[in-house]
Amino acid sequence: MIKVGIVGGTGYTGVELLRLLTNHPKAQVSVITSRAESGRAVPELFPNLRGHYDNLYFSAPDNNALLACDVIFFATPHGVAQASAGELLEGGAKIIDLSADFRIRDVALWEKWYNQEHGAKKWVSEAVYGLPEYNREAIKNARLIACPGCYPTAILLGFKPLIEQKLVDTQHLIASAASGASGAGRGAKVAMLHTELCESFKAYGVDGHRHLPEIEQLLTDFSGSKDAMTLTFVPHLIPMSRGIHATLFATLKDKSTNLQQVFEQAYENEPFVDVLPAGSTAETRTVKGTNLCRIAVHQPQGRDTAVITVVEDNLTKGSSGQAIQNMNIMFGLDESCGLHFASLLP
Ligand SMILES: NC(=O)C1=CN([C@@H]2O[C@H](COP(=O)(O)OP(=O)(O)OC[C@H]3O[C@@H](n4cnc5c(N)ncnc54)[C@H](OP(=O)(O)O)[C@@H]3O)[C@@H](O)[C@H]2O)C=CC1
Ligand SMILES: CC(=O)N[C@@H](CCC(=O)OP(=O)(O)O)C(=O)O
Repeated sequence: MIKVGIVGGTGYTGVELLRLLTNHPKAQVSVITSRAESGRAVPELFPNLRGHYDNLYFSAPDNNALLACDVIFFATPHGVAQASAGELLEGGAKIIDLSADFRIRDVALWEKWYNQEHGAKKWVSEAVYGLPEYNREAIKNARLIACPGCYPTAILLGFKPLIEQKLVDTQHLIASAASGASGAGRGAKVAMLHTELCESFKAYGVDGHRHLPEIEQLLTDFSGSKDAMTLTFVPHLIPMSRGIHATLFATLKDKSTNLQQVFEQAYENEPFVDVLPAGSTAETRTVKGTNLCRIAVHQPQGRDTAVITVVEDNLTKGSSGQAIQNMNIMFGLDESCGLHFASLLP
């Protein structure tokens, strides 16, 4: 059994790790941290987990206890993993960080977007960006995984075949994406109150969202070119609990390209990317609670704009499910181990 430690067990991604791991035959949670809820049993806070973790108690983060685990997930706000990653890695740990701490290779760029000094500069180059559909080989031998952000996962998987196969104009990429409220975490915020959210829909971060440099870094990697890609990224907040819907626009170099075939071939062996049949609609409810990213390919009126719609659950393929997918790859397990879930309907 893989002994799992989770730092930040009371947040939405931490609790989602707990939920998903109830279904994992080869991993067991042995340490789960919370500073605020230390000493309390997991089901006391999360009754949905009664019967699964009745003897598991939250404890304050302690590197010695974490070092006794085979893998440590950081499900914490950015800045936290940085503070202890060095000591843990030097102690032989394998770390899967769900936060943004190690996603951006250019430390100065990270510091600009996150408005703080990076706390573990020397470990940034060690980190492997944990998008299995792009980095599977590197993930196998990694000891520090930077799990992709929720918006980046959907947007990158939607653009990847178009960029890698050089099918589109890479200077005018556009992504309009909407996230459910759990994307903002479990901490109380006025903007996330039901009364503020419900029956309303808004864009935010239009002038600059911290996921932009992360997405552009990977789009540039996909292109195999040194010329930086530019993306217009507009995130939105939508009144639902879970889910991301991204609509991507790109101008085709050749409008006779068979886009449906391009996507089907690109993802034919991917366990967690489902290219829908031509003419389908990608709906968030079809991926709720699953580790799937579903993609619908469109080319309206056969003109030169590709419109790709992508859905995922921000708490599974967008974070905790993808983190477990990374763990499976790191430990030589079947990548899908413990990650087969049908979506919740309605
Ligand atoms: N929510 C989402 O959809 C996604 C989130 N992410 C990223 O994953 C990370 C976790 O997100 P989410 O679960 O939403 O966050 P939450 O705000 O819901 O939870 C944060 C957790 O971290 C703990 N924590 C906070 N500060 C510290 C600290 N200084 N040291 C140790 N533990 C701390 C909290 O517990 P306590 O304070 O009691 O210790 C809590 O358990 C974030 O970096 C987020 O950006 C990535 C993709 C999607
Ligand atoms: C709805 C909402 O607020 N979403 C968050 C992004 C989700 C996230 O957690 O992003 P990281 O993994 O990079 O931290 C936001 O826009 O900041």
